[in-house]
Amino acid sequence: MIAKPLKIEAVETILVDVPTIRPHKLSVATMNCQTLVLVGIRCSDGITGWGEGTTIGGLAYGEESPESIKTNIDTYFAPMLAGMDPTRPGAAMKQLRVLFQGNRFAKCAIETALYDAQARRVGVPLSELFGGRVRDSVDVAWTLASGDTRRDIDEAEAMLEKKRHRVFKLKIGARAVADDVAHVAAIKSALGSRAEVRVDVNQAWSEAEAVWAIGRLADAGVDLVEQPIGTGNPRGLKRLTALARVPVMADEALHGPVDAFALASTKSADVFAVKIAQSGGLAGAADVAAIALASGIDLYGGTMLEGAVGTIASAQLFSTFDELKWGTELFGPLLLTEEILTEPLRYENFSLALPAGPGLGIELDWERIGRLRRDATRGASVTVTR
Ligand SMILES: O=C(O)C[C@H]1C=CC(=O)O1
Ligand SMILES: [Mn+2]
Repeated sequence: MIAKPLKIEAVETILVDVPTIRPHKLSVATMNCQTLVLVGIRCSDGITGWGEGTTIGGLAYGEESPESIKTNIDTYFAPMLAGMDPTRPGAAMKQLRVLFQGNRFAKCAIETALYDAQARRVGVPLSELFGGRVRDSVDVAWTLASGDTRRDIDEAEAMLEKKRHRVFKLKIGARAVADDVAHVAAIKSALGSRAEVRVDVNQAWSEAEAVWAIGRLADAGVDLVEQPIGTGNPRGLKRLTALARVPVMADEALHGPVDAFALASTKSADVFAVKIAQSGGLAGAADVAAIALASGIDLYGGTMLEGAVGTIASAQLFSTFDELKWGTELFGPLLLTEEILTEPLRYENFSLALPAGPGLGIELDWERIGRLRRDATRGASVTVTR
């Protein structure tokens, strides 16, 4: 008997609004809530794969918003995908890239769902479709971003005590440069050698401000400076990388393999923050990592503060990287007040454990998602597939 070819039957998108445990202050926005865009792809063999497209502060961080991710998937991606072969994620993604410009976060959500479904189908963890794991857990940094020095120190002490995090990324760039430097120096001095302190400026400084501040941050014992200046000044990033006594990490400057090649070939960063959403998906992020490792650039596993789905998808891929010198910041679910999995992700001993089950290795809690989904009070416009 000839096996019946499989088809994609439906694509579903759900906006899920989850409050944060405290205001999360970045130079571009203060988050009190995170909106997860969950994307399910139901296939004709009864398997549904899940992905996530999540950004920060609505339209404040990048050129996609939760609403644009949902609308563009519903309007353009879903009709194109219907009827396609779900066992060939690469072919489906190639078609999406040919027909639709940009929308890296939306494409990442679709690709994750396709790989989750395919990995479940063949009965292996998603990481096995990307070469297999070289580690069963990834180190996880925490971001201190309350906006208050004393509160940040207390938060870091609590994390150290619980053995949850020992690497802290400080969000700066919203205040005067000298005030930010004083804030960072005070936190590093309080934590001493018990913790690593890094900063993320989210593009806020001019090149001249960065030259001044990075010197002082180096004196204060900071280990890493992330995206100090805007993406409109790529030569400035290269100059800062050559000048600085602290490694410089590219984040917003890195939108997939083409940017990775440009940054690597000009040695414009010491470290890449690899993000599956910014890379347009898992395969793009794997290419970014390969370019970095071939160029002597270190890797850091970045986040867009995704919930559990995007976080574990990222961890599945990062677990396959040959080297992951700077660890990850896959703490997104811990910043949220509500759990959306039947079994929470396992954070212990300063790291996140990779699940052993097939696909992403998680199960969504539909009772909780039912309460949090944005359309819950207005009547569902889409059908949930479990
Ligand atoms: O890195 C960013 O710019 C985004 C994100 C990652 C951690 C965090 O607190 O914000
Ligand atoms: Mn960043």
